[in-house]
Amino acid sequence: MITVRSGKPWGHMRSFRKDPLSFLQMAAKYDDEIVSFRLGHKSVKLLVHPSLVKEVLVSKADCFHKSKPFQELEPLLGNGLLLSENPTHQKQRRLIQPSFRPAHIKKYADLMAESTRCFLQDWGEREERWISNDLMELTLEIISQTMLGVDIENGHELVGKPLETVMEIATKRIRSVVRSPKSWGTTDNIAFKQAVDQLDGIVSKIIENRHVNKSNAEDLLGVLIQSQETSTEKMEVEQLRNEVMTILLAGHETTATALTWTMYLLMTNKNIYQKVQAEVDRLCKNDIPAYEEVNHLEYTEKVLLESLRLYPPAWLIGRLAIKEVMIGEYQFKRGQTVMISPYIMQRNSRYFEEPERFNPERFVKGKLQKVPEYVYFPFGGGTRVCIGKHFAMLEAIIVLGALMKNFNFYFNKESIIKADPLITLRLKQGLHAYVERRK
Ligand code: HEM
Repeated sequence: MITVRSGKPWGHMRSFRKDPLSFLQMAAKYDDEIVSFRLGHKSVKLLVHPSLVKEVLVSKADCFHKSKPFQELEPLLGNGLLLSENPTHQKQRRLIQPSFRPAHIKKYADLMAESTRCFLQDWGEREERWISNDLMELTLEIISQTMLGVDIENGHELVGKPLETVMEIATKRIRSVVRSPKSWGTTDNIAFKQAVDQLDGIVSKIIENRHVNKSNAEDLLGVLIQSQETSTEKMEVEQLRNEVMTILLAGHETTATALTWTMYLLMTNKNIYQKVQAEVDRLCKNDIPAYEEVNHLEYTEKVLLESLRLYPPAWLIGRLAIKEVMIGEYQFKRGQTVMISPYIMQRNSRYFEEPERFNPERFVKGKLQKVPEYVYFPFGGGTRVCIGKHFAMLEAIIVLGALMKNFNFYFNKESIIKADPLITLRLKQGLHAYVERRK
């Protein structure tokens, strides 16, 4: 383990706030196991060895909680699946998991395809589009249809925008040395509260409507409500709200971001773009890939996996030691903050030849060759592994396949593309492209 010293009272906070990706990449070069540094008064350990990552995420996961910064989202997500700790987490995960089993997800494929078909119908013959925004809208529609059985009219305005406000303000707070109490009437605090209230209103309406009209009882909302009605340990109303909010946020934002990066990578790598389009043209009978066709779109899957390597939306996973624990040969005290970054690990030249190059051929049958476990983990790992992993991959293949089958995309070379590591790894000004309907 090496300690990187700054000599400043605020430690490395300034460099971290200014450009966290470059800062972490620089830090990771000091050592191949653990790099220790200070952010404000807090000591942070960045893990850069896969076996240590595995210990924290898997074998010693019960010695850790989610780290504090994530709790900035607490007013929005409460103790929903993403933020809760045991015993609530275990109980809720058991309840929600069946809705995500691969066999169960099959039936969502038709809904995903139908939402995508309707969405793309409105696109013109030739126009410039704000692709990142489009993908947010589409993935929001898909998650609301599949998991909650609703079509949120004007979803981007009503849900997408307030979610964006919450994420931006939460990121600002995470990066500040001094945070004002949430009760203070600052502009950000007011905007944050208004956004959460707006989202609360929508989620309450979705739940109320379902209580009145008991259709679609088999989707996730149905499962949650049913458990509320029949379980001996009744789920609180608040818990139901938190789970719905969590699924709404976690279930669309990351997938939209992954798809946006993939479109950027494809438009700037024409050979790879053409191979994806050729595969989709050859294997998909209709305009939108059908469930049975998805498994055959091997090259399209490789492209998505490689895009998740270079631009993992969940670029930073944080943990807090809740008791003293040995990680490798190192003793972590209770209260130690630990950072694990898929972005840093997945670009490590120790494991990848030409790590910065977009090369989907690194993957064979959905797996990386000759790379140890926990070097590549865009969906996390252990008991907190992404519950929507299979759902997200299915959705991403269907949406990407549909985009490629129906349109040609041209990158506007004037666009400035820069990664923006908010809570998820976005593109700083989104992604714009010229889009032309294929004949
Ligand atoms: C490309 C898309 C996605 C990526 C890259 C992604 C990534 C992740 C990662 C890395 C975690 C673990 C975070 C941690 O350990 O602190 C996670 C957790 C989670 N994800 Fe995803 N995710 C994606 C899509 C989805 C989708 C589509 C859903 C829901 C439909 C979803 C729901 C969740 C939930 C509820 C958790 C918390 C699980 C728990 O703690 O038990 N995610 N995701």
